[in-house]
Amino acid sequence: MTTLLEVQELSRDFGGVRAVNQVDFQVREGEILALIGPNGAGKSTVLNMVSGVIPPSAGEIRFASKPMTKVPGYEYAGLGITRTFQNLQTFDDMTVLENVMVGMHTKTSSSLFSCGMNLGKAKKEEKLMEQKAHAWLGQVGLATESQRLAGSLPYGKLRLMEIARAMVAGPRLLLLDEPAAGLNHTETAEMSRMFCEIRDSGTAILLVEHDMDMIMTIADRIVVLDQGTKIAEGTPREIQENPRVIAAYLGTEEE
Ligand SMILES: Nc1ncnc2c1ncn2[C@@H]1O[C@H](COP(=O)(O)OP(=O)(O)OP(=O)(O)O)[C@@H](O)[C@H]1O
Repeated sequence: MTTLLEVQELSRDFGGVRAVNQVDFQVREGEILALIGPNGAGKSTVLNMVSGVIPPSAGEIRFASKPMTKVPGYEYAGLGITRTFQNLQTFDDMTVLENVMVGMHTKTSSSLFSCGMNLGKAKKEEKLMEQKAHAWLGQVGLATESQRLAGSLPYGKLRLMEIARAMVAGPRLLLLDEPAAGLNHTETAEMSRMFCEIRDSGTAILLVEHDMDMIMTIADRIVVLDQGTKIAEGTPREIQENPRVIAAYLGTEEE
């Protein structure tokens, strides 16, 4: 399988603290790669670097062979990387449909100037965006909620709305930071099914998650971090049987 994302010797310091230490891994086309580890292992920091939210202190990130560390964060969606956040990033006073359409602004070609010159084209693009947003709301099971204000939606549905917003730009790589946090068992199972469909339709996924049932069910491969360092990589079965991984998790439980 072709490598889509390649991370090499990636490090990040916060003041005197090394949060991520020389981490290597790859995400291949057509797979779900899970990044797991005890609290404070550096998972979100890796995701923030891979999505251009914060720069690395050292190391390389390549997406489809393109070096990414100097690419500004706002260009990532246009290049094919989108993400969801651990803490929901929603616009409560906008409708669900409008919230999803926010995910597409990098994909339209009509600049402010050309909008003024060619209103017809801008309107056509707006219509197309709306159709795509509706289609994704249908995919995540929110078709009937499109005109509701996001602020009135329950938590589980807001998580689904964020996934629709990340998918509407048509990414090649979707980054998910604890998407199942706060969801019940049924919602988590439904979300797992959706992630498999997304993967099968051609978008690779890098998933940070604490829900081990979800990870072990849907991940093709797993990378394990502990205190900023990669301690294991393998299939769900290999990871479950890895003594270093077991020790890292037991150590956390004993604290
Ligand atoms: N902005 C920041 N400033 C200072 N330290 C930070 C910052 N962000 C993260 N850290 C530190 O970096 C380390 C890794 O944090 P990170 O949030 O990446 O871990 P995590 O594996 O995602 O944890 P969790 O599973 O609890 O979300 C921690 O020691 C954390 O305190």
